[in-house]
Amino acid sequence: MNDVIEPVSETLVERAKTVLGRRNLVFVGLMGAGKSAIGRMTATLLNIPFVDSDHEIERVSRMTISELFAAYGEEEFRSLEGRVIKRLLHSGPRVVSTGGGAYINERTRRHIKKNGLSVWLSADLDVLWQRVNKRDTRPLLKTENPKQTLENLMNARYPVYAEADLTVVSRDVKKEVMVDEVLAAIAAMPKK
Ligand SMILES: Nc1ncnc2c1ncn2[C@@H]1O[C@H](COP(=O)(O)OP(=O)(O)OP(=O)(O)O)[C@@H](O)[C@H]1O
Ligand SMILES: O=C(O)C1=C[C@@H](O)[C@@H](O)[C@H](O)C1
Ligand SMILES: [Mg+2]
Repeated sequence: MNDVIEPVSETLVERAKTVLGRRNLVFVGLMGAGKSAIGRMTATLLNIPFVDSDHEIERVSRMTISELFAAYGEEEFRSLEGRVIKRLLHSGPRVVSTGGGAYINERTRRHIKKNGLSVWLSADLDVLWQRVNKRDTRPLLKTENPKQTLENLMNARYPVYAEADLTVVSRDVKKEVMVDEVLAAIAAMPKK
């Protein structure tokens, strides 16, 4: 037998870094899932540059996401989002937290599949709702019944997010616990 024995000194972070190699780590999931918060903390631990695609879009366009939706509509926004994410992935490795709809767009999803290891932060409706109803910065939720809209988005999008390489269930535990679970999920993958 030629078993490979892991050195016991290898920490979770080191193991996750080894598995990730030079790949980008890409967080996907619905609004409020924690992509920005958990992505940033994970990047710090992995010592990899972090970028949030919504922030990057706002930086390059000098407009807010709401302004972009209002001025150009969702389709144009998706096209800009796709171009920004493609550029970020090609200039990595980075940890990229994507906007909630990015992975749903077929072209953007293709770029992510080709250039990154993706983690879907899945969450149930109540967790998401508790988090997103505090702010009104999300244009897609400016409807008569935003909770119902969020549920409709869940139903439409969850089968697509499920194509991500890894799924971690986001819930109301300490953010550190979530980061630990993300690292453990990466560390448990076969090295590429
Ligand atoms: N595990 C957690 N426990 C408690 N609060 C959390 C947790 N993860 C994230 N949050 C909080 O939930 C809110 C939404 O999180 P975040 O902005 O990271 O979501 P997002 O997935 O990036 O959403 P969007 O797609 O709208 O950008 C933030 O206020 C964040 O601090
Ligand atoms: O879920 C979505 O489609 C969106 C999520 C946000 O991150 C922003 O990218 C924008 O509000 C659209
Ligand atoms: Mg975010």
